[in-house]
Amino acid sequence: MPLTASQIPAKPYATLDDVCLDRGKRAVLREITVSLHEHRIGLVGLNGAGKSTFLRLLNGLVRPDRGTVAVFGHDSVQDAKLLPRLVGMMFQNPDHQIIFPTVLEEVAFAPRQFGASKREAEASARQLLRAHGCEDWAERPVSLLSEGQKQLVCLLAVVVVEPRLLLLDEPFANLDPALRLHFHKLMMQLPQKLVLISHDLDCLNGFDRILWFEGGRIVGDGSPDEILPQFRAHARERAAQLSADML
Ligand SMILES: Nc1ncnc2c1ncn2[C@@H]1O[C@H](COP(=O)(O)OP(=O)(O)OP(=O)(O)O)[C@@H](O)[C@H]1O
Repeated sequence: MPLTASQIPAKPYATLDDVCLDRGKRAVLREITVSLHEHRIGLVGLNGAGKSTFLRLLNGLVRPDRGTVAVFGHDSVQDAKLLPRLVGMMFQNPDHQIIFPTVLEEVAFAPRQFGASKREAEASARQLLRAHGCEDWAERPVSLLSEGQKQLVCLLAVVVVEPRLLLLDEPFANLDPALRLHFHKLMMQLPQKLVLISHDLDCLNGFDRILWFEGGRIVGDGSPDEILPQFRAHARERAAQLSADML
């Protein structure tokens, strides 16, 4: 029987083929073969499972030791220079991302990098800040913002140039309940493809696919309904083990 339109898988925006990556003697990622085509993909796994490293492969920040990574058809090593225009990344720690003293300068940086005049870049930045109810942050020193506010600035500094793929490393950490809800709503509305790491599993409701990492491998791959209960059970088991070890 022919497939209906909704059954035909979309073209993948990222394809990893037999990717392995070591750091020193440690195997950080092992034999990862996966294609990503869903709108919103969540990455889960216990600490040190390899999630952030996987995300960094997708924007060419780290190179595989073996295998290949293609993003929008571009090899992440050969065509690394093309990726910053296509892929935006928000880091786990805002202090690893923010480089300018004021909010306006930070949000206007990427448009400037991609050829906008100072005036155009600042206009785009102000417009985005206004759209998120933080226009009055523009002239503020970033160092005086709270951690959650810094996270929002980091997200806006990435979104402002409308990359086709967004990589977000724990964007919900440090957010108060109001900002968390705002972020979640925003995630669900963004037109970009999204690959997001979160330890807050409730924030992954409504996502199209979950990849569960364990020891540098993908050990679960499916819908949130399928994977999250399994991962929660695994986390509970691990917690019980840790508690037992303390006795
Ligand atoms: N540059 C590096 N040098 C040495 N080891 C590294 C390096 N980068 C990552 N690792 C190791 O690789 C493993 C996977 O790290 P990664 O940050 O990808 O895990 P993660 O799943 O994102 O963890 P977390 O949930 O704690 O952020 C960890 O054991 C980490 O110590």
